[in-house]
Amino acid sequence: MDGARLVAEDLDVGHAGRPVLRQVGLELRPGAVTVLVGPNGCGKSTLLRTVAGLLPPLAGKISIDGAPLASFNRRALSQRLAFLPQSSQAPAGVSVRELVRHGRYAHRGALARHTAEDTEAIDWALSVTDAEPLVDRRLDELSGGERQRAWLAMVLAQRAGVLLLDEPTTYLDLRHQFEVLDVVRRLAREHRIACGVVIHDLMQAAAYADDVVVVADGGVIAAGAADDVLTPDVIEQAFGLRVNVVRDAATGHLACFPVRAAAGPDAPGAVLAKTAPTPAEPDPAAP
Ligand SMILES: Nc1ncnc2c1ncn2[C@@H]1O[C@H](COP(=O)(O)OP(=O)(O)OP(=O)(O)O)[C@@H](O)[C@H]1O
Repeated sequence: MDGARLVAEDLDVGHAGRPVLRQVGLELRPGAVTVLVGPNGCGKSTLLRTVAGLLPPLAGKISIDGAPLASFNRRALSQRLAFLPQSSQAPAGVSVRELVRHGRYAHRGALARHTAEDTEAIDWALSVTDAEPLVDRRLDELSGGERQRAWLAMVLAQRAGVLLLDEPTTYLDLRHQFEVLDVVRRLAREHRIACGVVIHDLMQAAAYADDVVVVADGGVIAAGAADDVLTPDVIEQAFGLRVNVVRDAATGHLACFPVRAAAGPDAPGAVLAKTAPTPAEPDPAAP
């Protein structure tokens, strides 16, 4: 498995000719985790689907290791790039084993005999996603989190140099959220894969990203290291919410919290004041 570099330049993306994002520059580096963050509906999925070759760009260039995306046929592209969308559908009755085997079709085609390399890739994908106990279960009888891990195993079995994941932690409990993000980081570090991941949780983004890309207002409004990008001003511009950004003393990671409202309950940052009232002063007379 060799990492690849995906570059998008001057990219306009959108639907039915109507742009959602304009003039996007994006680089997914081999060995790095790039996290895309931004408010609902800002265009993160549209961007990911476009660089995955599933939506035609409205303008601009996309390349993998210098070769234009358009020069790859579907099979050649899926050997280089694996994409896990926000929600995926599989035929009824498909087992997890069958689903994960699909990840190898990029290399062998649907009818070719499986090789030892295929078996090794499938076993590895099931193992790193903690999906081995699920192999004989039907996908449609799994919980949301179990199903998500099975889909993740399928795209990992593809063993592509670019991995695009659209909200891969959705449905997962806390432990599996961090395990999936650990896997993503390990794929980048150990296998030099270029990982592009959409995450809503800014703290997870800060903890796992080598590069953070903030999408808002019809474009990329900031990109770079989390420390430089996840500032109160950028977060307020993107999400319309004033936050304090602090560094967790134990982990060194960034965390952000809404600023308490000074100007009434409808002001940005009022959420915390509404949901977490100041604790009452302790009663010195209480036992
Ligand atoms: N198939 C489609 N046809 C037309 N418009 C679409 C289509 N899919 C998405 N859109 C629109 O494009 C815009 C961007 O949507 P997109 O799904 O890319 O946002 P997002 O940042 O991924 O959102 P979320 O965080 O809610 O998943 C939205 O206004 C959405 O309504």
